[in-house]
Amino acid sequence: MSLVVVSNRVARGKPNEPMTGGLAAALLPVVEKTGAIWVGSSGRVRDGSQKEPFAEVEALGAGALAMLDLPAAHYGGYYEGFANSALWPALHSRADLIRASQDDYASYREVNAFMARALLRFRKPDSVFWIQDYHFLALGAELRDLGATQPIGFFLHTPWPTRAVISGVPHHRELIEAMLAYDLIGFQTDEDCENFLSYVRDDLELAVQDGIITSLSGRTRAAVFPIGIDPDRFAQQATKAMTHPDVTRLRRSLNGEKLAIGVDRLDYSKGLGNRIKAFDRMWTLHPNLKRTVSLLQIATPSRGAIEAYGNLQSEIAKLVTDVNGVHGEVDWTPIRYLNKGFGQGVLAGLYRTAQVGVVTPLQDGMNLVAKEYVAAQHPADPGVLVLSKFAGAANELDAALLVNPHDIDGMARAVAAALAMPLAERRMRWEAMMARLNNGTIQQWFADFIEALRDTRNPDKAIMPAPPPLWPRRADLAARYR
Ligand SMILES: O=P(O)(O)OC[C@H]1O[C@H](O[C@H]2O[C@H](CO)[C@@H](O)[C@H](O)[C@H]2O)[C@H](O)[C@@H](O)[C@@H]1O
Ligand SMILES: O=c1ccn([C@@H]2O[C@H](COP(=O)(O)OP(=O)(O)O)[C@@H](O)[C@H]2O)c(=O)[nH]1
Repeated sequence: MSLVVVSNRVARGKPNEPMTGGLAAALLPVVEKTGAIWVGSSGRVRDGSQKEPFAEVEALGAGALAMLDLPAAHYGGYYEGFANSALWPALHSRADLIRASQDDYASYREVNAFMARALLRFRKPDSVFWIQDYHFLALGAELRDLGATQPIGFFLHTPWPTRAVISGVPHHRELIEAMLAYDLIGFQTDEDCENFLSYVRDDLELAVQDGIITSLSGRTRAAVFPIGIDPDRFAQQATKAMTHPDVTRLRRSLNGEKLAIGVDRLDYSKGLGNRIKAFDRMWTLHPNLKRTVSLLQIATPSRGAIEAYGNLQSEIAKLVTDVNGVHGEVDWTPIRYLNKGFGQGVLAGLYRTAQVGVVTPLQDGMNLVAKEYVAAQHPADPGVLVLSKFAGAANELDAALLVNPHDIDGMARAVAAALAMPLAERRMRWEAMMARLNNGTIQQWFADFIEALRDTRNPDKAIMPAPPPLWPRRADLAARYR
């Protein structure tokens, strides 16, 4: 079997570079080991005159990485537009932030169709396709239109919201019907899977039994595959990182003071505003914790061309300045706020240095930072994870201090409790969480999904009997979706 993995964001095999998001971070080590070919966006665009999609292909461990230049006329409407201004807010239950135009939708469909044509180049008779995330909800259907009869799986890295919220996305029905071209659809949590199935049952009025949906496209199985990390690798990286200059400088600067750490993309789903307000509240309620604990918040810039993200960047920067202005002293800065990324080799050492990991998203598909923080702790003196109950990770890491990210006082109390927690309790909670991480590694996630995809394959998915010639000229999709 030859595996073709597809995602918008890909990662080059450079361990010392910061990762942009958990999807790329998670897939990199498994693609390197399994010998899959990983196809995604190069981040560059090209005009429409190209006869064939242009891909730069390079080796990636035992596998390969193919980075495609996406069509210039459609990239913005696809990535910043429909994917991240309509789907992303809806998937994170922020219907108020949905912005979508017909042109954006047409561009999204164009890029899905373009990716399908490009994938034919990497297809072999024994290929299996595994499509990642909300950027490509319709890619399976486009592949079927081009005659692909191979098994096609799809994994959603984000949450899936309730029927009412997803119905706020223009063309939701058409998109969800297109998803039924997949043989297997994977979700992070039971709740995501159940929300999806309830739309399929109640809005599409399709039969669902034991997670199997029967439609005109054949059978599609929906199931849960919580994504994991490689805990051993993080533990090793953490030990090694303690002598890294960034980590030793941080430790020296703390002067015995305790540290809490947050590591997030600057995204409204991550709950950064409430987190900073919770620290403000904690220092107000417990002035003895001033100079005793500070917060290191790494907030890596993300999707800055989108208005909601630009606004967030200014809002969080102002909040940090206000809190530092109120609680800071000539020789003490309460919040160290960094708008840059670190390689995971350094990040692991920063996690280990911090006595508290604060992961408080309002909604999050999984949140790998939560898992990485736990894996990076020293077994003899582990830190405490304060985790939002709305992160997918909370299902497995229920031995963390679970918080409601809308309850600022509650979060302030949880951080104070984490700082005061006795060693015996810290170790007990950490061991329970490590057992869950070791049970659901990234390697296991990958293997489980592929095995389920093989098992769920049904031959009635082929829509066209024979594959068309490579790079067929298609009808003008933009016109089709207007
Ligand atoms: O590619 P970007 O637009 O820069 O965004 C980064 C990634 O963000 C999202 O990550 C998700 O995947 C993680 C791993 O499963 C999960 O832990 C997290 O909760 C999700 O938010 C997005 O889904 C990816 O497609 C992006 O690449
Ligand atoms: O400076 C940074 C910040 C984050 N990350 C990585 O980015 C990923 C973030 O994934 P998560 O699931 O927490 O959130 P996402 O950004 O995907 O929504 C994690 O693997 C982090 O180790 C990184 O390599 N360097």
